[in-house]
Amino acid sequence: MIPGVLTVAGSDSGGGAGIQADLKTMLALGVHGMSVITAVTAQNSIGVQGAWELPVEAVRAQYRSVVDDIGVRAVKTGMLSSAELVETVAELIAGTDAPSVVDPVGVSKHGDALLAPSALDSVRTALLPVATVATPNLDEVAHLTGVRVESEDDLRRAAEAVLAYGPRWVVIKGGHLAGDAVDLLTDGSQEHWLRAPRHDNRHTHGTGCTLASAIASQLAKGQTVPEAVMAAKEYVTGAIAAGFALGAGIGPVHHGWNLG
Ligand SMILES: Nc1ncnc2c1ncn2[C@@H]1O[C@H](COP(=O)(O)OP(=O)(O)O)[C@@H](O)[C@H]1O
Ligand SMILES: Cc1ncc(COP(=O)(O)O)c(N)n1
Repeated sequence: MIPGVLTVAGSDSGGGAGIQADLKTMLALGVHGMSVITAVTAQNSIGVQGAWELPVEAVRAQYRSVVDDIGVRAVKTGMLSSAELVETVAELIAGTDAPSVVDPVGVSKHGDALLAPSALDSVRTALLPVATVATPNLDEVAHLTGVRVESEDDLRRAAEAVLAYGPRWVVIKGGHLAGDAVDLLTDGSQEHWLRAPRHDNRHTHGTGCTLASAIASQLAKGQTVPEAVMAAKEYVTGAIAAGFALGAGIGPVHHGWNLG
């Protein structure tokens, strides 16, 4: 049976990040992707030109339609836009018997806001506590915990600060540091350092969405969290290496790089 995976995220009209990146990743990793759209963005390689949230009832209804009939083996969250949506999604996840991967999306690669500043507290107190795996990047770590990561040595302190909010595991993504692309996965007792060569490639639109969806896909196939994160890191590294120019700005990673 092909396992079902649900993404709860925003739509990226340019197809590089958000729901579109998530569903492409799921196809490439052999699971059945399903979606709950939280917001629609007018977005391309240059920036986010507009964003519109969906009503809470629309998010709730999409989630119930999928989970109650089809069922899910893993859930991934991305852009949640507002405090109200963050709290709604946290409550829905808490009532679902499946692992969850929470990517606490704050801003796009172009620097455009995808989460209201007033929603940060709900991410800390409602969403992170129900996450099986949280995957913040360094900007998100700074906003959520106040810890500023300037080198690999700071990653452990950042992980501890995020774990204090209650996710079972955290992946601190060091993608924005110089040097190798190093991420730290830990549950507070085990540590796994994920190191990949940095690809000198500006086409990194959607890397975070892709990593989180890949983790959810591998969990749905029955892997443990460390196995899933290692496989996901390999997949995103390949996708970045094959990233390509599209539009005048930051192009997308290549989600189908592993399909031949
Ligand atoms: N230039 C790069 N070369 C190789 N891996 C990268 C590069 N940039 C980011 N990564 C990796 O991509 C994944 C997503 O990280 P990041 O880009 O920091 O996330 P986000 O999209 O949330 O900002 C991480 O595993 C990170 O190490
Ligand atoms: C709808 C949506 N969700 C998430 C991201 C973050 O992706 P990135 O950090 O790679 O721009 C995005 N740009 N758009």
